Amino acid sequence: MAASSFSIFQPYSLSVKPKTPTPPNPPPKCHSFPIKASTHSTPSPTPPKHTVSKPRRPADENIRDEARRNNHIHSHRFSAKYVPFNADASASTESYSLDDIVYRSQSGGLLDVQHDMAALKNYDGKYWRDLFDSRVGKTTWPYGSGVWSKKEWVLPEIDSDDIVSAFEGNSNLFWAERYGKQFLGMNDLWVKHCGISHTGSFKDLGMTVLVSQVNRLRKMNRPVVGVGCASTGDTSAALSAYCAAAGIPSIVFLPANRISIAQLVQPIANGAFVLSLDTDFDGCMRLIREVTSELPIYLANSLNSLRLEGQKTAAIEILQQFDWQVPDWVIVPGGNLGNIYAFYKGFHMCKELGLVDRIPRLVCAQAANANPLYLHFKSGWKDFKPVKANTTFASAIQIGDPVSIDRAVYAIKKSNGIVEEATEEELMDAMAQADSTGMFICPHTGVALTALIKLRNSGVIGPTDRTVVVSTAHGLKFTQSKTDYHSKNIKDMASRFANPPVHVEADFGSVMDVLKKYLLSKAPKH
Ligand SMILES: Cc1ncc(COP(=O)(O)O)c(C=O)c1O
Ligand SMILES: N[C@@H](CCOP(=O)(O)O)C(=O)O
Repeated sequence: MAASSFSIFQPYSLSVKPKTPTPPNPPPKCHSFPIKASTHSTPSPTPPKHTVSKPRRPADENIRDEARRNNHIHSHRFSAKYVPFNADASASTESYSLDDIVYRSQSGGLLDVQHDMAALKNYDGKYWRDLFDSRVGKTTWPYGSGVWSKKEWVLPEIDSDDIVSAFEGNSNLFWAERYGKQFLGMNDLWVKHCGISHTGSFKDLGMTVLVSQVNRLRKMNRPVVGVGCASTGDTSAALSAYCAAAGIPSIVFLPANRISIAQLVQPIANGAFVLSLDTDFDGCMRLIREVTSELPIYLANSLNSLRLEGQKTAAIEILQQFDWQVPDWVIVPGGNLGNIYAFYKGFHMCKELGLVDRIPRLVCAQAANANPLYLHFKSGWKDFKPVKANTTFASAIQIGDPVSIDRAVYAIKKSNGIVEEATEEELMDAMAQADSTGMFICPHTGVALTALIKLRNSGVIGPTDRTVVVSTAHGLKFTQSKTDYHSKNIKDMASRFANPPVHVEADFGSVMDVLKKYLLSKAPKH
């Protein structure tokens, strides 16, 4: 059906009228945790009580009911609004409520969620560290989520009752002991497993925020009939799962034959309306932007800056997992380039609010077959040119015209960062080597590991530098590429670390022969 003939919905117009921001709410009379209600001086709050157990909720009450019952103690002391990304604050008065449906500034630029930092600064770094630490691993709604445990920094004004969460986040920060020592001579190498998550990628972190806000907008009778995205497979999986949990229709635009079967089946299983389009991701992205400006479909891609508010919590979580010590490097695979900025923003907020005293250097890693940011970086940040993205095993980052290019450039510059690239052979070899040390990573993480290998070999990253590689999706979504690699089925690739199964006759003698040979090859050499 052509968009113009679509008439069953109410007229749908995007709000682009600048508004004066709502002033922050006054401090509350009572709190869910003990703090001094002063907006003028830094309070010295008593840390949240870790040891006092709360009474068990009544048997007929669930955790959402319990949060509702306690709602009166969760006052809205903090606020946030959309502002043009990287605008000169003294020159721009443009801003929007987060309840507006708006994705771009008046000039057509990106937006950013700006928090009332003055209100947040009323509490010192120790206060925030203690508060966030006190919520880890709990089931209290919604703080059991690694995203919503930082609610004041994410969507401060949303009612906990409107939140749609799968208790995402709190993902494993894995000490890559053997990989680091054996392949890189490093003893402080870590992998942040953001893909060990509800739908198997870091997208859950942003999607819980976006779908929660949509849930709120629908309760406010705002014109949002469904939520849509273009996707290389992970955004669509997260969107469809969170929408399904909330009973909200989801629509996903996928580039036909360019995503893994596991990723394709996720939105299908979750009941999304799936359009398979004969174009690449960039073509899908152009279409969803056009469609969402005509129809009451809310845009769920990271062009929508709400998503990045959730994704930034992975950075805060890394600091928290290191007891608020700052790593030297964080390496993030980049495609549409929202996530690298989200990491920067999370780290930067922690510094600005006094939780840490510096931020790590960021590395954005791209597939050489889809490397517009890398080329831009190598040109010394001369004119940015989108590229035609070629096929890559890192299919979720096969993106040539990233919507968040300006955000990524900002993040790299502000963090004294670096952009690296990985060829197909490099990323597949890195993935296979990492898997051989007990991981089971996705090809995008292979891209990030390749960047690390290159920076170690050139001496930019030192052997004792504390380094975090962000693993963005679960390896189980990409079993076909692993199977092809280990079967040595990939044209023009040596598959040096392939470990194919050995076919053996099913008799004792044959099995013994093969095993003896294997054990001899593995026996320690004296
Ligand atoms: C698994 C995976 N890794 C990395 C990325 C890159 O993230 P971003 O688009 O925010 O750069 C994506 C999506 O683009 C992804 O799905
Ligand atoms: N890898 C992404 C591409 C779209 O990125 P987004 O963060 O802008 O939604 C995907 O999985 O679709």
